[in-house]
Amino acid sequence: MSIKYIATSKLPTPWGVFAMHGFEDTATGKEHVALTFGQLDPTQPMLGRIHSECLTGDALFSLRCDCGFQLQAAMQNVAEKGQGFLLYLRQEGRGIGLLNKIRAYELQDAGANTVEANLQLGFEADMRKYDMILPMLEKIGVTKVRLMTNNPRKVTAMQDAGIEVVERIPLQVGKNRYNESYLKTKSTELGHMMSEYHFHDE
Ligand SMILES: Nc1nc2c(ncn2[C@@H]2O[C@H](COP(=O)(O)OP(=O)(O)OP(=O)(O)O)[C@@H](O)[C@H]2O)c(=O)[nH]1
Ligand SMILES: [Zn+2]
Repeated sequence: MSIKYIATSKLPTPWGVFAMHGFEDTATGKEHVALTFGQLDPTQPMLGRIHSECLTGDALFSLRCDCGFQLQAAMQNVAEKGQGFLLYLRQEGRGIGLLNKIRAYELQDAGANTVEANLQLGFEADMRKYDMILPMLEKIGVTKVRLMTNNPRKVTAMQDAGIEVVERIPLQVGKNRYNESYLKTKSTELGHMMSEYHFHDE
């Protein structure tokens, strides 16, 4: 496996002090991060999230998607629980990278939806791989999870990696007028479970 653990430090946040564990994927050069909160017990199901990088949503306050809202809600939920984890995976733009995501946004500004834009650029709708999660979870001591996600592919990816998903917890936050059709496309074309959202033309 090409995932190499590098170092651990404290990460103070508005919700509490996390521990931040850095990993290097020596095959791709990608630098991934695992956050943990509290003392993790590998025998217990752990509240957590697998979060894919979204520079625009996570760091630049974009309202085009729900990523930043989900990131904050997940970190807050984990801190309130007193125990849990978040894997921050550097697979920007569902794996196509930042500049290609901006190309995809350009096509979306001209009328394509999020899936059509990827396809027009010659990519699959979702290019993410999840082979880094098992070594990362092994290192931080997680074997069973209560996973905060609306994405059934993440649940399958975890199960395929041998991690027991004891529960899927919906994470439906941040809907606004700029991301409503994006969220709807995720629900109708990418299979996301968005039951708590109601879309305008339904
Ligand atoms: N190609 C592309 N990627 C996007 C677009 N909008 C957001 N993304 C990326 O989609 C990914 C969303 O990842 P996550 O927050 O883990 O969410 P998810 O896989 O939809 O599943 P949840 O766990 O339900 O949030 C990030 O990598 C974003 O950069 C878009 O319009 N096009
Ligand atoms: Zn996003």
